[in-house]
This record gives sequence, C-alpha cells and structure tokens, in this order.
Amino acid sequence: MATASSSLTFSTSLPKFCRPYSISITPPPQVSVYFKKLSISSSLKISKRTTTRASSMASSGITTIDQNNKKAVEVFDTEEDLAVSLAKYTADLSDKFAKERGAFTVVVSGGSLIKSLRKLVEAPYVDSIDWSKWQVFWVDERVVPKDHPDSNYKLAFDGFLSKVPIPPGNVYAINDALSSEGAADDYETCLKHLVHTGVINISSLSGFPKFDLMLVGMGPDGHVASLFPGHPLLKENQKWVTHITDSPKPPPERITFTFPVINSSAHIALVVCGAGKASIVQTALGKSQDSEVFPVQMVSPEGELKWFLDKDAASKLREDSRLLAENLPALPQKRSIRTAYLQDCFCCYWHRVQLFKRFVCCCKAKSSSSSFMADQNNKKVVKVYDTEQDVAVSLAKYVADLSAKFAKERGSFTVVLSGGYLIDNIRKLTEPPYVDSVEWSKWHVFWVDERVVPRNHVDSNYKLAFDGFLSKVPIPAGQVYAINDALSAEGAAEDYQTVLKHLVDTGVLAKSSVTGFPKFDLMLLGMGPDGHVASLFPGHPLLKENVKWVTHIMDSPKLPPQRITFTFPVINSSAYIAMVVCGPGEVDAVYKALGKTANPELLPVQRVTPEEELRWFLDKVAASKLQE
Ligand SMILES: O=C1O[C@H](COP(=O)(O)O)[C@@H](O)[C@H](O)[C@H]1O
Repeated sequence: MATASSSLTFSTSLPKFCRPYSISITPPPQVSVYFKKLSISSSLKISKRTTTRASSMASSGITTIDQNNKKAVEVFDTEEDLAVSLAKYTADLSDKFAKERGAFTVVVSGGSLIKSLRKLVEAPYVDSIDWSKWQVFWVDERVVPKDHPDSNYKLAFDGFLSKVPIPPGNVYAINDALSSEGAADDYETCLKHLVHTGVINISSLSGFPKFDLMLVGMGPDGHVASLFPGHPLLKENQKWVTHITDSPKPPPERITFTFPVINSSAHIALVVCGAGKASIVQTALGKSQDSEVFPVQMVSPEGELKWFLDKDAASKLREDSRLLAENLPALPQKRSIRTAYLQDCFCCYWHRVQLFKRFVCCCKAKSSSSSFMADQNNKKVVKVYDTEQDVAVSLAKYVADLSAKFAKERGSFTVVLSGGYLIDNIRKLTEPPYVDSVEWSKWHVFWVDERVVPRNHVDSNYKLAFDGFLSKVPIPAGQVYAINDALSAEGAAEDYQTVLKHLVDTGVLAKSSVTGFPKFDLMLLGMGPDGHVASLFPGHPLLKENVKWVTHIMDSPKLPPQRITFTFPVINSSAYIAMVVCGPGEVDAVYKALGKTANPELLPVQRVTPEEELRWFLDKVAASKLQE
C-alpha cells in the first residue's frame, strides 16, 4: 500500500488534462445497453443494521437489500454516520479493485457529495488506501476555469484530492480551455483512450465504459450528474459524454456522462442528505404514482446500486411507515410494518428494471417454453412460449391452479378480465379438463375497464367476454359484475366502485392490508401497442389517480372515447396479475417494458406491480425484440 506523501501536493502538480489522442480506436460494440438493467431481483430483505465505525460509535441504519445484495438502501441517523459508512464502502472497493485489476476507476460528482467523502482523508483510510491505484473522473463538470468557485474539480480538489496522494496524472479533469461541446468531445476521447489502454474497463453487455465506482449525489429536483428532469439529454444513448448549454441549475454550460455510461458502472453509491430531497427520495423509493420519472430513477448500474441516505432525506419514507403503523393496528409490530412498507416500496421501484440476462440464458437453453427472469421468490416472472397456442395452454393451467388455491383458502376466487385479445387467450379454460375441473361456482368476475356502450354493443368488453368465455362456463350469473350501461361514464364508474365497496364489506372481495384498496385474487390483463393497460393511457392524468378505485375517461385515445377503468392503486393491490401479450403488434412495447433501461417516460404497463406476483405470458413473436 502506498502511504501519504507530504511532498506530493496538487497545488504544484496540475492534474492531467484530457486532450485528443491521435490513436485509432475501434468503437466498442453497441450491444444492448439495456441488458444489464434487467438483472435485478425484487425480493428484498430488510434488516436493522449497526455500522461499526472507526471511532467505535455505533450508528444504526435501516438497511434494505435485495437477496443477492445488488441493490441496497441504508438510512443513517446523521450525515456523520453516513460519511463514516461511505468511507468504508469506498475503501473496501478500492482494495478489491486494486487487487483484482491493479487500478480503481472512481467517478465523483460535485455538490454535497464531496463533503460526504471527508472521512477518506482521515485515519485509517488516508494511510491504508492504495491511492496510487486510483483513477479519478467526474460524472459531470461545469464549463468554467478550474479555479472557479463553480468548478466541480475545484470542489473535489479542495475537499478531497489535495489531501490524499493520488498521482496527479490519474486525475482526469476536463479541458477548461474548450467550449462545452469541445470539452465533452475531449473527455470522451480521453475515456476512449483509457479504455483502449485497459485503465478503464468496458462493459461486455453495453459496450460503454464500465467504471468501478461512481460516487454521485442527487439534486433536489431529482437530477443526477447534469442530467435534469425532462431534458432531452436523458435520452442520449450513443455518446459517452455530452454537453448542455441550458442547465436549469447554474452555471448553464456543463458536460456530463450519459445514462448508458452511468448505468454500465460496476458500483454506484447514490448519496443523498437533507430534508430538501425527501420528496424525490420518496418518489424514487416509495410507491409513487407520479407520472414524472426523475433522472435519479433512471440510475441502474450493471453491478450494485447503494443508496446512502441520512434520516432527513429518508424522512418521508419513515413518515409513511409511521402512518401505516398508525392506520393498521392489526399488524403485529412496527418493524413488520416498516418491513412490509419497504418491501412494497422496493417492489414498486424495481418492478420496471427486471430481468433480461436470465431471459437470454433461458432462451439459449432450448425448450418450447422458455421461462426467464424469475426473481428469487418468483414475484416477477416472464415466460416466453413458442406459439400463442402454448401461451393459451399454460395460461389456462395458471388460472386453474389459482382458482383452486383461492377457492380452498377463502371460498371465492375474484378474477378481473380485460378486453381485447385476452379473451381469446383464455379459451383453453372452456375446454377439458378445465371446463369440468374448475370450481366455477366460486368465481366472481370483474372488468379492469369497460367501454361505456350497451352490453350488446360490438365494442363492449362484457360482450366480448360473454361470447368468448362466460357463456361457455357455469359461473353463476349473479357473480358476473358488468357495468351499469344505462349510466353516464362518470355514473358508471361511481356505480362500479360502490359495487366493489359492497363486496369488500361482505367479504367476497379481499382488502389489501398494505394499501387499503380492494385486493383481487387475479387480474388477467392485456397491453396495447402504446403500453396502455386497462384504460390507462401513456401521459394521461388518470395515471396519477390515487384515491378513487374506479374512474372514468372521456377522451380515450383508443376508441370508443368514453370508458371506465380501475385505477393503479387497485390494479397494484391485486394478489396476482397475468400480463398476456402475443403477436407482432406489441413487440416494441414489450421491448420498452422489459428490455429498456433509459426510458424517461414509463409506459403504463411498467407501473403494474401487484402484491404477490406479476407473470408475463409472451409468445416468441411478442418477445422477438428482446431476443435480438
Ligand atoms: O449541479 C450539480 O448538482 C448535483 C447535486 O448537488 P447537491 O449539492 O444537491 O448534492 C451534483 O451531483 C452534480 O455533480 C452537480 O454538478
């Protein structure tokens, strides 16, 4: 290990400037950058954690981790505790990478992050870390001279770099003599050179540089690096480094790593302190129905993402768990409630960043039905079948098994149907063995959405289900809950909600102990080519509805315009959801929902996160873009 050298100071040795190199670089292959994002398990464990600190004080944090430790959130009582833990985390990774590959590539941001690194410049780390192995980069930089108060380099130099013996040649500041565009190009060229010489790893999944550790902060608006909410740069997926000349936070001219680079990292520490950021933390980690996706929510590295939060930044998560505790006296103890709450938060947060690697492995592994992407407790499963016929066979078995389970457990089986192709996909239930073996008398049938037209109208979801399914199985007529088609859209939605409330009161329909919304046993859903589910369409304000159980829409982009629909809180309170998609029409939507990471505008289908299991049933055609 190198030790601190008093003769080495940054005030006399200027850091290396990145300059264009006259080398020929073969561009790395642009393998799907979205691969990596889908390797996340949504099964999370939460434990109370005690951090042992150099100073021997114990700091307690709520630690939430997934089962393979790929995602974690730690909440610390104070920013001081956080800084202690962050130093240890960084030092451990420094040791690991220095040993494994002889270099440690570290990316820092500006802002408050630098202060939180202060423990690294103290004992024991200042002496124990092999600083000679460090290679330091910036995730973003303001295009100002290096001695300017706005410079992220200056901030890092004053607070950190000047206090540790990292070789100046290993510190990659931007070239502040260039324009923002020139500086971004220059930095990218520098990175390419370092990839070429093996200093920086390259991701075999994305083809983008793979840094060992990124230490990043988050702004109160949810920005990370210089990637701001709603900015077109969020979508940049070719460049490694880009520039911005209209940053909403001054100074306006900056350079920044793009999301493909950020998300190719081996480790990201996301460090967030202060009450001013609590709302975004809640949105990012809680079960928010907010349709706006903040840049921080797009952070999803190949390796580990670890949130370091202080109590203030996590306060809204804690508030929510307290509220739950107060409102749910039946639950045994506070820790269980918090656990349930956090699990729920995480299921929601991770639901859209599931499983692609396993898909590819399984697709390579032959067989007509390729099961892929089951998280450790099978909460999220995607299955791909050779043909739609195979989907229909498997779906029938799945539904029949759940029917038997719920009929036995609670004496009824509450099933929600959608319209469209779904009804054809469940046709096998009307054939042997299921038509005879399923206990149809226990079924209660609902619609996740309905068009406000007469029941015998060609557009009616009820008519579709009746003709293709309900007329062929002996479900008691009184247990089929069609809408009241004599009412207006608003009236029909209210009426349907009243029916549901009555069924909850009478115990036919379960109630979620987590959300208080009705908990259907199974929803059988389809998805439109635009990613809509139920009558919840991309960008529509109804996506945010979080009070009503059933609502109405007068301007459906898909005809007919007047419809009623379950809201997301109801959909997401379900026990099980089967998402059935076959054929070529939805190939792009499936790809966006399951295969793409840097998706600034979530499709409605990506918000679907039931309480027990979400199972995708895809045929090979619908999954074809994933398989590419
Ligand atoms: O402008 C910037 O802001 C963010 C967040 O800063 P913070 O002071 O709120 O933590 C920072 O991460 C980024 O590097 C910086 O350029």
